[in-house]
Amino acid sequence: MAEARYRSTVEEHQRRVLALAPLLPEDTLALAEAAGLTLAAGATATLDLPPWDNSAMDGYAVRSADTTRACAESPVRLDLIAELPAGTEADPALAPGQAARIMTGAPMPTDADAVVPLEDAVDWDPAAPTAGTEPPAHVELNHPVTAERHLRRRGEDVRAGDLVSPAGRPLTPHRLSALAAAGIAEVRVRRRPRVMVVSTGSELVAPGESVRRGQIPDSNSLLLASLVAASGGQVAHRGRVSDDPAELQAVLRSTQGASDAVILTGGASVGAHDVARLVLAPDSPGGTVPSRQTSTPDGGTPVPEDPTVRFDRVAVQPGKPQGFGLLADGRAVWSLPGNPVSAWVSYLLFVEPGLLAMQGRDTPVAPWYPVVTEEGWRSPPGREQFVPARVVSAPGEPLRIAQATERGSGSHLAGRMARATGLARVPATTDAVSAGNTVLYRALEA
Ligand SMILES: Nc1nc2c(c(=O)[nH]1)N[C@H]1C(S)=C(S)[C@@H](COP(=O)(O)OP(=O)(O)OC[C@H]3O[C@@H](n4cnc5c(N)ncnc54)[C@H](O)[C@@H]3O)O[C@H]1N2
Ligand code: MOO
Repeated sequence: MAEARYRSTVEEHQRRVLALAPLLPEDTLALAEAAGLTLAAGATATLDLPPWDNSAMDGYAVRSADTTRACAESPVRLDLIAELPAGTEADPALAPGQAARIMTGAPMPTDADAVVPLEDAVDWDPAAPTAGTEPPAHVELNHPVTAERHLRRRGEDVRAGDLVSPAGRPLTPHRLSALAAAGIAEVRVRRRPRVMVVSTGSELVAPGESVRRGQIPDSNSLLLASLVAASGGQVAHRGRVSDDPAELQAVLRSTQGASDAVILTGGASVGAHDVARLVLAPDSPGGTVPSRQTSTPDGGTPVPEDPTVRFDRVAVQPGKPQGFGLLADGRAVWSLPGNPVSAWVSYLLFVEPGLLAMQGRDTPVAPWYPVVTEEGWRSPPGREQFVPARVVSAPGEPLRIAQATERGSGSHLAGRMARATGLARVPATTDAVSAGNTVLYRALEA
């Protein structure tokens, strides 16, 4: 539970987001169209995999019993009666003393029970090409091969009817490929969330435009739109509005029906022109702590979450002022602080889990892993701290990190953010990190 001056801890705020995030409708899509989406139903194999017994090596399909006596002094000579490239349907009968030349992935003759790699034959010449050659008439072996050697049995990977992936998993490249291999053509998935991203602030101009005193480039909308795409969302609108509430109201209205979620930055704090708060929750008290009401008086069943947009102080640095809830039209809306590092951290902590939950993702909250820090820094007691960090260990070494910005979380350090490879996470109970301490880390690039 958060200290009295904050409404919630990171975890509590995440829970509210997860509880309210509206689940998106399902679709049936061809595999190739489903990349990056989340399975809405388990995907079941339609084929045994491998679909038939086949060779794991380019070599010779043999009857292992024929090779039992093979030795250097007395090699065994087998007659090669067939050539079996991958794709062949042939299943040549092999009498004792007969074998077939076979390539990796070709179906095993029913009569063979082992494969001898090409390189293990007595006359193997590493300098001579195999590609394009006719099979020789015979092969000589000078050692025995055991049954099942270099053989891949039908169904040893997956059986028809097996669950290849349960609902809730994302269709990453390796998972899509597994489904394709198991004969699956179509999948049930959740639709991509259509997300609108709006930066608020009268000081903002387009990146690259000249800035007069008081103005800055709008970097947050690009940050958030890129993050939305990485979370499987589709950016339905990206723009910026001034601190005039009418402008934000108009853009919210115009995207109704064409978006499932809205992400705003700026104007989330207690300032006089904090437009997001003025438009979304005009009655929300300015940075005060509303009374907590998350369970019944007897401490039993939690009361349903209040879906209206609420502005809360979360015990986190950066990212303390957070607006979140559902608009009257049902869209989820996040109002993130305008400081660029705050917006980045806020997205990763609170928006990403929500957008993933809307897609039915089984693990919407990203994992963090322990790493050792190379240096110390101060951390605010009572708030969890997130610090842009960079890996300083060499590849192959246990991970060690340092601050990317040398000023802790420095929420305004929009330029130095470029030095980060990830974020470090320090518990609320810590007021200082020392060199050699273990902190948590989330890698955001290699
Ligand atoms: N009296 C108080 N003041 C502030 C508090 C507080 O509790 N009491 N909290 C501070 C914290 S913490 C944060 S974080 C910020 C959040 O403020 P807002 O969400 O209202 O954001 P703005 O005031 O609009 O902007 C903050 C900062 O970020 C720059 N910014 C805004 N949008 C963008 C953008 N799209 N691209 C790049 N940079 C942007 C803006 O120019 C400001 O410098 O409030 C503190 N104040
Ligand atoms: O919470 Mo603010 O986001 O520290 O900079």
